[in-house]
Amino acid sequence: MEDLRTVEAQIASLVKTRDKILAGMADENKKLTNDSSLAVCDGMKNFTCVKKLEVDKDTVVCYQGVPGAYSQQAMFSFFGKEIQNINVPDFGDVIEMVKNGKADYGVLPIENSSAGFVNGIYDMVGNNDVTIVGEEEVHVAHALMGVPGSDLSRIKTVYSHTQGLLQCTNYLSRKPWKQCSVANTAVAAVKVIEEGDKTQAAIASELAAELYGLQILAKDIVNNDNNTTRFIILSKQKIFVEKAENISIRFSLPDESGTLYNILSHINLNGINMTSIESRPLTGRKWEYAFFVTMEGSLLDSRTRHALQGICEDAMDFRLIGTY
Ligand SMILES: O=C(O)C(=O)C[C@]1(C(=O)O)C=C[C@@H](O)C=C1
Repeated sequence: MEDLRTVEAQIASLVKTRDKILAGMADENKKLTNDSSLAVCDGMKNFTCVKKLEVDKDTVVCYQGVPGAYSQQAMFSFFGKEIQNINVPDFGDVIEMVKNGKADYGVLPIENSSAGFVNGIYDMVGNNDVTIVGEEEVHVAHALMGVPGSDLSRIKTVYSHTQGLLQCTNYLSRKPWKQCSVANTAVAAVKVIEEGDKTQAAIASELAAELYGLQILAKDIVNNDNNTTRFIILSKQKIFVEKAENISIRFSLPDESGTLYNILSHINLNGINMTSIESRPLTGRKWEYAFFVTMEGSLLDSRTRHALQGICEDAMDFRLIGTY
């Protein structure tokens, strides 16, 4: 019994020592990321580690579209239903509201599990001084809706966001309807109810149908049952939460053999998992591209910083666009 107690005491003391060392390492790492002289390049300077994002009763969040939009759902899931919010017509307006301080955070859709990246979002985020500080996934189960009293046989035109139409191609390919893309799925729902035309339908959420008094004509019309859209949370502050485990970067490369291979080897050789890559044409530079890469990792981890340092040194226009 005595022996057991001694062993337990020794274990407790070892655990204490281990925790002390780990805490020391974390502090050291925090200093490294906040010390701009040690930031590996300009594109990584001045990021500050925070325990959690600052959110209180005065916090304002901006999303694109109108109530009933999936962006609004993403906002509520991330910040809670009580959050003060404003909505704007275009994705670019969300960035402007964050940049000019009218909103503390912005919410934008970035990628859908079946239709791919949302066109133009990476360009906007990459070219503006905003930082990705969080992300939220929303399960997207679209419905087809029309004005009360309409039915499927009457429909001639269907409205939705381009992504909404792309996510329902299997269903739509069997219908001879004209497809029109509008700014947002919920905007499509508003258009249909306001115009009161029984030949029009919208593809949007069931929540939007309920909100605007539309009649559901068909449920769950998406190509894949697990259709999910990933939304990003933007801030104009260069911050990241301590627990962040994803890193998004932007860089460009000269049109030379092996350059992308070389860059990606920094990720591979440091044992880091890359989760997505998107290339976008560089305006004014024919056949040259900006790359947006997301990988698992933390700025507080030296292997991740090592990989980023390699990429910084070998690529052009490097920018850390967020860690979340
Ligand atoms: O937020 C909305 O409702 C939108 O219309 C935007 C958007 C998108 O751009 O991906 C959001 C989620 C769905 O994937 C479909 C459309």
